[in-house]
Parts: sequence; structure tokens; C-alpha cells
Amino acid sequence: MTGSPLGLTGVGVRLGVSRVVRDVTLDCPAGSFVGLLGPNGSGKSSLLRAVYRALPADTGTVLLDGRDLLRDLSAREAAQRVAVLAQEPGHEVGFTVAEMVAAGRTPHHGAWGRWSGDDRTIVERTIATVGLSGHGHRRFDALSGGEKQRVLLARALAQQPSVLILDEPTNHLDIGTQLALLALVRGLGVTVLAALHDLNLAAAYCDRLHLLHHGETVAGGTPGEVLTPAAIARVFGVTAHRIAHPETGRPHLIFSHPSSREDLS
Ligand SMILES: Nc1ncnc2c1ncn2[C@@H]1O[C@H](COP(=O)(O)OP(=O)(O)OP(=O)(O)O)[C@@H](O)[C@H]1O
Repeated sequence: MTGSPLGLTGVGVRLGVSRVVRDVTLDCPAGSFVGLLGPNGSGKSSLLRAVYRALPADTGTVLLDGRDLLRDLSAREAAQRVAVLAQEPGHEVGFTVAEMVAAGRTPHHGAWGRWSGDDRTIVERTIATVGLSGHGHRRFDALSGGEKQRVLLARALAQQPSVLILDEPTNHLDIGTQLALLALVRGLGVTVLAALHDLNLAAAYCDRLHLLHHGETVAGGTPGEVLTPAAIARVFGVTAHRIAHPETGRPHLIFSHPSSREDLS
């Protein structure tokens, strides 16, 4: 792999007797937004979990800033460099927004380490970045799902990671909040590897895409290269018509409903 912040080579994950990820190789160039696509059960979350070390990879290597993330970095070093925003907004109770975001600093000084002015500045800045200035005192458990995801994004950014991992971060969010969250992440310029379900959101926001099917990468490249009607039919079993988005020119898919598919045949 090159000097990219994150590079996976031949990564495989076994769960019980099942091989759920097989020989995945991909590269996340600095500042890029890389999307992982695939049907339910295709291995997206398992692959991401292997990258952030919540699951063991039984084959392959993951290089982070040139170091072997799975073997050479301590848990704390890995936590300093890889931040995760998962699909379910948290259910943590009793914490304020500021306390939740402050937890992102823990890997940098340990649970009982000294809290510095820099930490405070980083927390305030990341709360502002996600548009929640003035909300630091609010109770996290009283926020809407979209606000919670913004707080959890701020917590991830407060880690000042090399790489941000997103696992279906916009599930359960309304379309306006989905767009706002992805635009926010994209505008940060951080290196992102994200599992996404919505192919059109992936086309709109990702620089590169990798399509997983039964745990294997079946296509990789730009949205235009990956999101072909043939690949969509093969992997998702649906008919898609591709147009250019009228504003951005990026690929945009329109799906046939099963009845109209029958009409077409
Ligand atoms: N603990 C487990 N033991 C055995 N198999 C598992 C376990 N957890 C998940 N799997 C299987 O691993 C495969 C990959 O699941 P994974 O959650 O990684 O896919 P995904 O692409 O993220 O799916 P989704 O889009 O539904 O979230 C699935 O077939 C799933 O049933």
C-alpha cells in the first residue's frame, strides 16, 4: 500500500464457521471519502469492525499511516487514530453533550489523565463544527436522533483521528438530516471509510466506492465506475436506470419496482 492513511490488503474475517469477509483490498487516500456498499449481510459492518479492531481479522493487513494497525499498535494508539460513528445513536443516559464529546479525548490522556486547556478547546471546537454551539449543557438522552448523531460525530472528531469510520451513520435519520450529516463529514476533509445503504447518497458524497457481495469486493472505483446497472442487478437483484444528477452530474439511480420490472420483461 501507498502513503494513504488507511490501506487494507487481503483482509478476511471469520465468524464462527462462516467466512463473512474474504480477501478485501482497498485504499483510502488522504482526505478521501470512501464508501462500502452491498446488500444486507454482505460483510460491510464486519469489515469495518475488523478495521477498528472490534473483530479479529484472520487474514490480511491493515496499514494506518504506514503502521500495521492490527499487530503493531496498542489498543490505546489505535483508539487515538481511528474514530467510529456507528448506525445506532447511543442510549447513554445522564451525560451532557459536552461530557459526551469530552469522552473523545480519553484515548489521548487515559480515563484518569490530566485534562488540559487544549482538550477543552478541542471539545468546544468540535461541538461548534457539528453546529451545536451553545448546546453543551443539554442532556444527550433528551436530543433527537439527528442531534445525537451530530454529538457522536463531534466525539469522534474530538479524538482527532487519522481515519473516521462510519457504519451506516444516517440510518433512522430524515433525508434533510442525512444530507446535512454527510455534507458536514465531507466538508471536514478527514479520511473516511463509510458503510452506506443509500446508493444515491454514496454516489453524491463518496470519492470512491467498493461494492461487497457475499463478503468479497466485486467492484471498486469511482461512483461512475461502480454504480452500473449491471452491477446493481447482479448484487442487489434490482433493475436500476442511471441518469446524471441534474446539479452535480454525478450518477443517480432510479429503481424499477418489481411490477414495472415484470412489465419490462
Ligand atoms: N456473530 C456472528 N456469528 C456468525 N455470523 C455472523 C455473526 N454476526 C454476523 N454474522 C453474519 O455475517 C455476515 C455479514 O454481516 P454484516 O453485519 O457484516 O453485513 P452487513 O453488510 O453490514 O449487513 P447490513 O447491511 O444488514 O448491516 C451475515 O451473513 C451475518 O449473518
